[in-house]
This record gives sequence, C-alpha cells and structure tokens, in this order.
Amino acid sequence: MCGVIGMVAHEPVNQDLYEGLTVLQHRGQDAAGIITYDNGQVSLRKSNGLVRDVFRTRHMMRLTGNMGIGHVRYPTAGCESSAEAQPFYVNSPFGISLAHNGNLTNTEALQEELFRTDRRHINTNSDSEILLNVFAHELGERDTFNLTPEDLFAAVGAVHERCHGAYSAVAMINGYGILAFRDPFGIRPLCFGERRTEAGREYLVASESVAMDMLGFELIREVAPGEAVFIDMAGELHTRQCQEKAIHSPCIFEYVYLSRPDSIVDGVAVHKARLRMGERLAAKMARVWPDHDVDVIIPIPDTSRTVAMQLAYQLGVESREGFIKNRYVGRTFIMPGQKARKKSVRQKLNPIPLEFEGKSVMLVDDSVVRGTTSQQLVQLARESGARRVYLASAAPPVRYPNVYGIDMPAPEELIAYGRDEAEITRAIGADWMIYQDLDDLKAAVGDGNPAIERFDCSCFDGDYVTGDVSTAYLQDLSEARSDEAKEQSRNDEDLEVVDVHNHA
Ligand SMILES: O=P(O)(O)OC[C@H]1O[C@H](OP(=O)(O)OP(=O)(O)O)[C@H](O)[C@@H]1O
Ligand SMILES: NC(=O)CC[C@H](N)C(=O)O
Ligand SMILES: [Mg+2]
Repeated sequence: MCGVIGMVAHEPVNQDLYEGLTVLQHRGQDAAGIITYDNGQVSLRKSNGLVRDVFRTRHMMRLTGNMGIGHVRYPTAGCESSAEAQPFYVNSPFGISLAHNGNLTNTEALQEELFRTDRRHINTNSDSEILLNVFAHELGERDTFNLTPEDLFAAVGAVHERCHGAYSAVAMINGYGILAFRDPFGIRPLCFGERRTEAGREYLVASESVAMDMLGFELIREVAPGEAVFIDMAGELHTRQCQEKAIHSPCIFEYVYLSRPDSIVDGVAVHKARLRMGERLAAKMARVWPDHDVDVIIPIPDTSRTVAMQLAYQLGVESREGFIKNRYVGRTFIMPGQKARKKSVRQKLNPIPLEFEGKSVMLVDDSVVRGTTSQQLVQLARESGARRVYLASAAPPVRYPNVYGIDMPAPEELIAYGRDEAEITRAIGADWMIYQDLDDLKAAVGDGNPAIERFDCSCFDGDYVTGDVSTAYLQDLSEARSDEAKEQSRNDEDLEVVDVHNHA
C-alpha cells in the first residue's frame, strides 16, 4: 500500500505534490519520489526516506513544471534499495514515468515476455518497473506520433489483459498529460478531483481523498475498477472504462488499518466504517460475554482509537488513553524487518501506569497481524499494574498472506497462523481475547456503500479475488520474502544504488 499522486495545473506543481505526499506518508515510509515535466524535460528526485528527508530545497527548485507525479513507497516486491524507489521512468515511447500502488501476481511471466517478445530490459526486481514497461510497450504498439486519449485507453486495456494482481497507478506521458488507471478489481484505492482557478481547472489524482482536502481540490469520484482517467496538458479530462469484466473488490484492510480515517475510500468514510466496527464488536461482546468485568478500555494508538472510542461508548465502559505515542515514530507495521518493528513498538508507545493499576483493562487494536504490537503492550499493561488484561481486535484473525500490496508474505510469521483463538490468546499473553467476525467487518464497511458487492478479504479467508493465486505461488512468495530472506538480501545488497536519473 504505497501512496500515489499526480497533478496537472496552471502553475508549478512541485509544492503541492510534496504536500500531497506528506499526507499520504502513512501509506509508505521507505522511499519517496517526485517527477515533473517542464517544456520538454523531466526532473526526478527519489530516494529512501520520509518525504521531509528526501526533498531538500535544492531538489524542489529543480522540480519545475506544471505537471508531475509522486510516490511514497512501502515495498512489497523487490528490495528496499533506492533504485526501486518510484516513480520509474522509461524514455520510449514519448518518455513515460509511473507510480504504482499494489502488487502484480504474474511478474515472472511478464518479465519473461518483456524480454523475449517485447525486447525490453528490466533493471530491478520491482513489479512496478514491469508494469511501466508493459504499458510503455503497449503504447508503443499504437504506432502514432500524435497520441490521442483513445491510444492511451487502448494501451491500458492491453495492460489489463496482460497484468494480474493489484495496481492503482499514475503515469505521466511527456508532452501529453497524466493518466491514472486501476486494475479491474479496484483492489487499491485511487480517486481524482478538481480545483477551479482563474486560469482554469486543475486536476489531482491521489490514493486517498485526504490529499484533495489538503490541497484545496474537490473530490470528483474514485477511478472505477478497470477505468482510465487522462488529463491532457491543456487541462481537459477524458475518462474511459477499459475493461468491464471484473467485480469491484476493494481491499477491506484499507478500512481496518491502511487508509487515514479522514479519507473517503470507494465511497465509504473510513472514520465511519471504523465507528461501525466498534459497534459490531460491542454487539459481539454483549453476546459472548454479557457480564464482563472490564473497568476501562484503552486504545493502542494510533489507528485503533476510533474503534476503541465507539466500543467503549456502546459498552458503557470508560475509555482512557493509557499509552502515549511518541509523535516522531511512524507506523511500525510497515517498517522493514521484525527487529526494527519490535524495537519501534516500545519506542513509540509508553504506558501511564495510573491508568492500569489494579484494573481489568481491555486493550483495543484495529488488527493483530504478527502480534508484535499486542504482545508487547499486553506485557506493558501487566507491568503497569493491570489486574487482568484483555485484548479486542477490530479485525478477524489474519491467517493468510497478502499478495496485493501489503507485505505479509509468509503465513508462519502471522501470530494467528495454525493457532485457534485460545492458542493466540496464550501466545499474546492476554487473559482473554475477542476478534471481530468477518461478516461483521464486511457489514461495518459495506454499510457505507451498498454498491460494493464484494471485498478482498484474502488475509482473513484465503480467498484471492483475482483467482490466479496458486499454492505454489504462495509458497514461492513466502520463501522469497520471508523476514529471514529479506534480512539476508539486506546484508547482501548495497542499498545506496544511485539510479541513472537521480539528482544528487
Ligand atoms: O500485530 P502487528 O504485526 O504488530 O500489526 C498490527 C499493528 O500494527 C499497526 O500499527 P502501526 O504502529 O503500524 O500504526 P498506527 O500508529 O497507525 O496504529 C496496527 O494498527 C496494529 O497496531
Ligand atoms: N505497497 C505497494 O503498493 C508497493 C508497490 C510495489 N509493489 C513496490 O514494491 O514498490
Ligand atoms: Mg497500531
């Protein structure tokens, strides 16, 4: 779940793209990049790090032009090298750059095709570089110098035929405009909006609507699954459905954890969906443990706050902030490597003992994935004097890998893998645990937009909506991207690769 952004304006876009990326930072903390187009030339700055660290004044000054795209990265393929930071760029045809959120599931076959049939060289292990090259090849096949929106839409149609998996992408075509497209299942979010200025309309495409709010754009709507949206350099908007077949199946984990609560994703206000998760969890609690002895409900900051607040309200139990979050530590789940994640949980959250002393506390988290967070916090709650420690999760047990842009590739690393709820509770060290039921989670989100017929819930139920994910694929993924394998490649690689287009 990276963050992507693209903009066509009547004034330089560098500052807006930068600010847009800072509000999408929660979607990727590993690397950031912006590429802009100005009068026949592109300027690119990308590197590892947070947005505020990657872009210095000297970079911003070079990112000139009224059109550009940007990316914040959370790697789910390839490695963490700066060479795989995005946007990626190819110079033929026209000069195309691309920023991608999601993960392709047929990269190996595509790489082979690109080499053997399309005669294209792929320089990294990133699936996003493959997506860009497939698109570039298909656009090159249109055999035209005066590119029209029709040509672009035909190329996107061909991408849909060839690429499998999840992709919400923004591409910039030099001298022509910005193109946004979303896979036919619409797994990752992508929306667009407009801003009226005296010089005319300006358009923004972004992973989440929060970027629209921040930059003074009005949300028009989501890019539909399989649809492409093109904004030409004159500021004209063109849209086209490029593949009709699939059922819209947004990833339900966007609502649980990935997206910001102040975003509207596929017509569902994330904040409201989380409130409903709290309500549904309270109803389950009333069913399974009506005479509970919970004295106080304590959220595990940050994301679970909304759920915890509503759960407490519905149960008529007091809710208190018992853990203080260090505002300078980012999200721990999307950090690379278990060692870093474990250490950062403790650096990030510190208990206030007087909220725990002698009490029966219920800690609430949005999700329990590897259990890194909850194991440590249950222990901290005990050390802080809690009499009993319960844990509530707004999502069901995570038992299956994700292949669509969340880096949970190895089932053995998931705390719920091969364990029933009693065993998970023991592994976490809690006295009792309650998980949201999957049907309740689906209803909590689905109530926000009844038009969504189905969600991708694969990490909860093992049902992969694209239908192409085999056991062998999952086995290979687990071997290639387990924590152990990544640790090994981290030692092997020089992460300081300088991309050919990188400004120093
Ligand atoms: O079981 P785990 O593997 O620990 O993963 C789940 C935890 O990770 C996330 O928090 P994170 O610190 O990433 O971000 P947040 O501040 O938005 O809650 C999520 O909100 C859970 O707290
Ligand atoms: N989380 C994502 O969307 C990742 C995008 C892409 N697969 C990468 O690894 O860079
Ligand atoms: Mg959290």
